[in-house]
Amino acid sequence: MKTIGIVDTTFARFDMGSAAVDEIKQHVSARIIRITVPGIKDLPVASKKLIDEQGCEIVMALGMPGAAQKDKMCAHEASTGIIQAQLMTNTHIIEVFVHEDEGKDEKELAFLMENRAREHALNVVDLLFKPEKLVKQAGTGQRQGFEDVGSLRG
Ligand SMILES: Cc1nc2c(=O)[nH]c(=O)nc-2n(C[C@H](O)[C@H](O)[C@H](O)CO)c1C
Repeated sequence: MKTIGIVDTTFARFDMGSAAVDEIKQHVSARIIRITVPGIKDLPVASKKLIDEQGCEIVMALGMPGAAQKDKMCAHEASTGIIQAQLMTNTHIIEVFVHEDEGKDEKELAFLMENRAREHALNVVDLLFKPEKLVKQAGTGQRQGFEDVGSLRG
């Protein structure tokens, strides 16, 4: 059975990890290992440990960068770490960040956090089980959370 890692944060204002786990379970049978860390800068090592020590074949790293400038800096550092962890392990770590200022209000932010987590969970399922499905979607303007924008070729 394939193993999927889920890492999320306590800093986030919506339980993105549960949304991702629920979505995966609705589509495939896989072993899911979930951990939660304080904030986004803790995601890279947590993801790497899931791969190196727990045998995860793909990981979702979910978090919410805050709206302040220091949070945006923190998000950039976390992203860099996540990319480094992917290269060190030769394994996909799908970064699922929703910036707190992406939603115009709390309702839209919660909607976005849930939907982006769920839609990226489907990407993870496809990457692991049916990568040819993503090839069919190449260039189609997919977006996770808000509406897809579509292909320039209609
Ligand atoms: C400034 C800051 N901003 C965020 C953020 O926007 N989102 C988030 O999830 N975590 C933030 N953190 C916490 C760090 O990511 C981390 O948890 C601590 O520095 C402990 O390693 C910090 C320190």
